[in-house]
Amino acid sequence: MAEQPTAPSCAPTSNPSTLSNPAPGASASGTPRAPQTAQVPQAARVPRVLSIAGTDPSGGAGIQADLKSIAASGGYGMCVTTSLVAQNTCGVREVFTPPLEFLTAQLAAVFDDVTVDAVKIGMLGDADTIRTVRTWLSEHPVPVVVLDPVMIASSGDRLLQAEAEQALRDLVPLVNVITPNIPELAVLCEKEPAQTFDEAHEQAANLAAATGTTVIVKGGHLCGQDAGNTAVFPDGTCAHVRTPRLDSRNTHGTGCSLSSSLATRLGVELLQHAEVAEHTAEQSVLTSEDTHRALQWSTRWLHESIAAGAGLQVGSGEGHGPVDHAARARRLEAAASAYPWHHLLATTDSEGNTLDGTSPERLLPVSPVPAGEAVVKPAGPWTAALWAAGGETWHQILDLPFVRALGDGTLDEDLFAFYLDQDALYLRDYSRALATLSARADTAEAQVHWAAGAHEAIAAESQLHEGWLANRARLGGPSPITMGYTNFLRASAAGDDYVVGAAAILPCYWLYEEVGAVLSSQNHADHPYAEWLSMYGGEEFAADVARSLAEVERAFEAASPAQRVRAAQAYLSACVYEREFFDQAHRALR
Ligand SMILES: Nc1ncnc2c1ncn2[C@@H]1O[C@H](COP(=O)(O)OP(=O)(O)O)[C@@H](O)[C@H]1O
Ligand SMILES: Cc1ncc(COP(=O)(O)O)c(N)n1
Repeated sequence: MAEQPTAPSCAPTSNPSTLSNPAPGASASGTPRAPQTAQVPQAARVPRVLSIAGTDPSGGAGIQADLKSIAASGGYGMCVTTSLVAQNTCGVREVFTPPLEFLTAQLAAVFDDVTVDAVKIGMLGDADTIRTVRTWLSEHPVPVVVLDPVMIASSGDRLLQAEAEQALRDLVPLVNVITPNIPELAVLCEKEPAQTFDEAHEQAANLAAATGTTVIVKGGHLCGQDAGNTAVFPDGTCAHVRTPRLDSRNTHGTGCSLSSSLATRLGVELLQHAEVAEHTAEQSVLTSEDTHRALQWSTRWLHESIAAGAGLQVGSGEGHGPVDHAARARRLEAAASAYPWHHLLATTDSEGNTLDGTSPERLLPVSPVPAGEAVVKPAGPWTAALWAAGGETWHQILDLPFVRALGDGTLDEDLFAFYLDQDALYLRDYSRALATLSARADTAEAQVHWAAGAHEAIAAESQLHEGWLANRARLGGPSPITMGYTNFLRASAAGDDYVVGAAAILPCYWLYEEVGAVLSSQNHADHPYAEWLSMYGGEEFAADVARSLAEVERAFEAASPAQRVRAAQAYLSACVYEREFFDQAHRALR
C-alpha cells in the first residue's frame, strides 16, 4: 500500500480534452442516421455503450459488472466477450479465450446494427486480442473510448499475459481515457509502482503528455482518507474528485465499474452536446469539464455502491465481495414512492386498539424503532407520545448520508450549498407559518413565542444570505420537497385547527435541535464545517424548543380526541418532511 498524504489541488479546467469527436449521429460506417425527433427531451437521450471485456460468472467484475454499471449510469449496455473466465470473489480458476474470428463476429454483429456512442475496454488477455480490437476500432471509430488496462485481478491472478503489455501500451494513444490502478499505471509507464499520490500524478502526467490520452489516477490502491480519482489531461492540467475511503472488503470489480460508468457518463455528456449542436450547428466537443463532471458522477455513484456492497452478502467472505451497483437506484426508487405515509393510513395500533386520540397511547402507531432519549425532554405525556412515535424517522435522519457526512466533515461542498439554498427558501415560509400561528394563539404568551420564532426565522434567512450564501451559486427556486414542506406548514397553520398547526411546526424546532446536538458533538477546530456546526447547541434555542413543546402539550390537553389524532399525524408528517429535507441534496445532485 502506498501512502497518500494529500491530493494536489486540481481545479477543473476549461481546456478541451483530446477526445476525438466524429459526428455523434453518424453510424459506424459513416452514413448519417436520421436525426433524433425534436420531441425527445434531452434527458431521454440514452448513450449506447459497448463493453469489450472478459466475464465474471459471480457477477462482480468484468462484463457482468460493466452492464450493471452502464445501466446504473444511464446508458444502454451491450457486450462483446473477449474471454470466458471461471472466477468468483475469491479468485480466478480458468480462462477460456474463444477464437479471434468469434471476437470479430461479435463486434460485427453489434456495429452492423447499432450506433455505438461509447466503448469501454476491459480484459483483453493477450496481444492478438488487443490487436484485433485495436484494428476494429480504428476502422469503426467511436466518439468515446475508455480503456481499463486490466492486468491483474484483485485476487492477484493474472488477466493479461506479460508479453502482451507492450501491445496494451500501443493501444493507449488510440483511446480517449485510460483508468489504470497504481500497479497498472507503473507497467504502462515502465516504472516502479508509485508510493505517493504525487508520484502517481507525475507518472500519469508524463503518460498523458506522451500519448495525448487523459489518464485517471485512481486512489483505491493508495491509503489516506481520500480514495478519490484525478483526471490528468494531456496539457498537464488536472481535476480531482474526492471520495472518502471506506473500510470495506467489497472492492471486487471497482475498476471495471468505474471505467464503464465513466464511459457511459462521457456518452451522456457527448449526447447533450449533440443535442445543442443539432439546434445551433455547434461542433460537438467534449471538454475537460465534461470529463470532470463525468468522473464526479461515476466516483460518487461507485462510493455509494461500495458502501452498500456488504449488504448483498455475495461470496463466502474470504475473498473480496462485489459492489452493489443498484444501491442508488433502490434508494431513489424508495424516495420516489408516491404511496401514502404509513401514519396517515393506520387506524389501529399493533394490538388492535383504535387510534382515537382518547389517550397518549391511542394517538399514533408504535414506532418499530425505539426513539431513545431526546436532549430536550418532552413537556408531558402528549409530546412524549409524539417523540416515541417518531423513533423510526428520527433514526433514519441520523443515518442519512447528508447528516453523516456533515458530521464527519466529508460532505461535498456542492451538496452543502444545495442544502443552504433550500434552507434559506424554507426559512422565509417557515417564518410566515409561525406568524400565522401567533395570530391564532389564544394566550398572549403563545402569541409572543410564535411571533418571536417568526422573527428569528427571517433573521436567520437574511444571515444566510449575507454570510453563507453570499459567494455561493443559487438555484433560485424551491425544490419539490421544500415546496411540499412549506406549503404543508402554511396550510396547517392557517387552515387547520390551532393544535394541528402547532404540532406541524414542532419538528422543525425539536428535530433540528436534536440533529444539532449530534452534529455539534462531532465538531472540532479542523472540521471543514466547524463554523456551521458551532451554530448548533445554543442554550437560547434549546429554551425556545422547550417553550414550543410546552405550548404543543397545552394545546393537546385542550383539544378534542379527533383534533389530537390529526395533530399527531401532522407532527409525524413534518418529521418525515424533515428527513426528506436533509436528504434532498443527495437526490438532486449526483
Ligand atoms: N476502500 C475504498 N473506499 C472508497 N473507494 C474505493 C475504495 N477502493 C476503491 N475505491 C474506488 O474504486 C475506484 C477503483 O478502485 P482501484 O482499487 O483504484 O482500482 P482497481 O479496482 O482497478 O484495482 C477507486 O478509484 C475509488 O474511487
Ligand atoms: C473479467 C475480469 N475483468 C476484470 C477484472 C478485474 O477486477 P478486480 O481487479 O476487481 O478483480 C476481473 N476480475 N475479471
